Amino acid sequence: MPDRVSQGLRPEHPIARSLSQLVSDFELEQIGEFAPDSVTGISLTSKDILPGDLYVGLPGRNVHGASFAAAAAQSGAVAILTDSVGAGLAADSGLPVIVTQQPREALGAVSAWIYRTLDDPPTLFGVTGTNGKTSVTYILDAILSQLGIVAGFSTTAERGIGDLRITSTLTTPEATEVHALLARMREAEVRSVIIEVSAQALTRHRVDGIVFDVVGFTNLTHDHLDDYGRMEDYFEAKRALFEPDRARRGAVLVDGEWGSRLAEESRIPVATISTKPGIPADWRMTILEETVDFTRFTIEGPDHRSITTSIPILGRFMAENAALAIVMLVESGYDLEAISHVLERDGGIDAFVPGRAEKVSADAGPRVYIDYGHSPDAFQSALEALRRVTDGRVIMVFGADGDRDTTKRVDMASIAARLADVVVITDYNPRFEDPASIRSVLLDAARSARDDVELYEVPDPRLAFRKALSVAGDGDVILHAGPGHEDYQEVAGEKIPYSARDEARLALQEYGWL
Ligand SMILES: CC(=O)N[C@H]1[C@@H](OP(=O)(O)OP(=O)(O)OC[C@H]2O[C@@H](n3ccc(=O)[nH]c3=O)[C@H](O)[C@@H]2O)O[C@H](CO)[C@@H](O)[C@@H]1O[C@H](C)C(=O)N[C@@H](C)C(=O)N[C@H](CCC(=O)O)C(=O)O
Ligand SMILES: Nc1ncnc2c1ncn2[C@@H]1O[C@H](COP(=O)(O)OP(=O)(O)OP(=O)(O)O)[C@@H](O)[C@H]1O
Repeated sequence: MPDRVSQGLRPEHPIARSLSQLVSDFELEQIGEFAPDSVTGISLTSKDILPGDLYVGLPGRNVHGASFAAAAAQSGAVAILTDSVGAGLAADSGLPVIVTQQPREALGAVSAWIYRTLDDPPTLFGVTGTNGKTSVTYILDAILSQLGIVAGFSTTAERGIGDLRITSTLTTPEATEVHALLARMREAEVRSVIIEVSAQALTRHRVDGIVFDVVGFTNLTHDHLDDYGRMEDYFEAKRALFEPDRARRGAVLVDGEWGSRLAEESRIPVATISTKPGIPADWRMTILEETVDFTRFTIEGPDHRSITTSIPILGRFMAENAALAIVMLVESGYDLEAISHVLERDGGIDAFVPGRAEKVSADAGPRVYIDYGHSPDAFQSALEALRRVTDGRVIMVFGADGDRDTTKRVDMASIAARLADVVVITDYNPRFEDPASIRSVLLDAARSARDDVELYEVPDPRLAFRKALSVAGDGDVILHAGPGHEDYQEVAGEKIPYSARDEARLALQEYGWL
């Protein structure tokens, strides 16, 4: 069982650097004297300050971070880095102020400087795309471990170093945390690091100061249009990862139009992968066998070099993710033969991806999967995969995120109604929205997509899952989409403890199926 820690991962033995040197190297403005003239860490959240930190006061959507300068000083901050508005707000805090007009833009380089993460960096992998980032990251981590490499990673679910795990809040941490994590990984002698990179991370400078050795792209489908407005802008945000200042080489799944465009427009060399006949690519992935327990596939690349292996997770989309991971490893310099050898030795890829098509049932009763799918494409991939390996009925339980891209709800519900036999609509993370109105949009869309769909509305997800169980029998399958690995439900600003995985197990026990 991995060790767990509750706080952000920071270097345990930070090496102090001089604040005056920082000001001079970055040509910044200094107000007040540094006492001491040293810094050991950096944070942009006053609540996370450790003694010796530089506190970064960023202007936010709700508040200017510099308003918390006095609190940061009390926690042991040695100075504040902020803009000119922040300098005014921090004037009475007692902290010396370092001024830059664009503190967010400076964050990556300054964090890298403080933690010295540009000195002798590990092999860095970055993964982006709408769906599959977390899965590819865990698969890369698994294969690296099979190759005998201790890797570190950062995903929506967890940050990890060897057996150490910390639960994530953001998909991609802020630059201050990314560089602290890299510094901590260096202490653990990690030589390969995989970072899941969201579009928001690129737009908000969270991975600045990093040049990835290899970046991978899974797909681009409808999501996050609340942030980006149009698919074109969402694509542009992701494309930024495939620029020479951010990455050296890339691997791109080109089955979809956005992947093909990315490969064409990328200004770094990219290896392309396709799973569909007729689409030209450097690597071709073919599914050999799809079962409830594993997917077996082969990928063939340049010079007819190939690898045949399997992943112990249902769904051809997981084999696509695995193909991308393997090509990323090859692009980083690993020999395909060496990868093939360890995978053959171990009987396939030894990956567990928490909350992604995760089976929680045993042999008796319906098969139950907990999944993090919360977009139309994710719903479609998971439902199609289940249909291919199920003789019985497919029952789906899901809700939609509140305060997030509302335009995807109708498509999500339509796909569920068309591809599942029974649909149970419930609450996911309503946040500050009225949960009943979210459900009502989903119910209407499901009915319009298929008027004879067996449809239920059960607000409480615990009861919704039990409703699904009550109509399920042997040979049927239940997909609970949305919560995946999460252990809370977000309602009106509160995070209420709720684990779909634990609840499903409890309910299966009540029914005598576990
Ligand atoms: C829209 C957005 O990206 N918001 C991020 C932003 O918040 P904000 O600008 O609203 O911050 P604010 O509340 O006004 O506070 C301003 C500053 O004061 C600081 N502060 C605030 C209060 C306090 O007591 N002390 C303190 O120091 C804050 O840390 C912040 O630096 O800065 C915060 C601090 O880093 C982030 O936590 C927050 O991410 C929020 C939680 C978020 O949900 N972001 C989403 C959109 C996101 O980034 N998602 C992507 C993609 C996920 C996916 O693929 O599905 C991700 O990478 O996670
Ligand atoms: N290659 C893929 N194509 C389509 N759907 C996928 C793919 N991989 C995973 N999915 C679906 O998307 C869901 C999310 O997968 P995963 O967490 O790996 O993606 P992600 O890009 O990290 O998303 P997030 O940033 O929201 O965590 C899965 O639970 C599954 O339903």
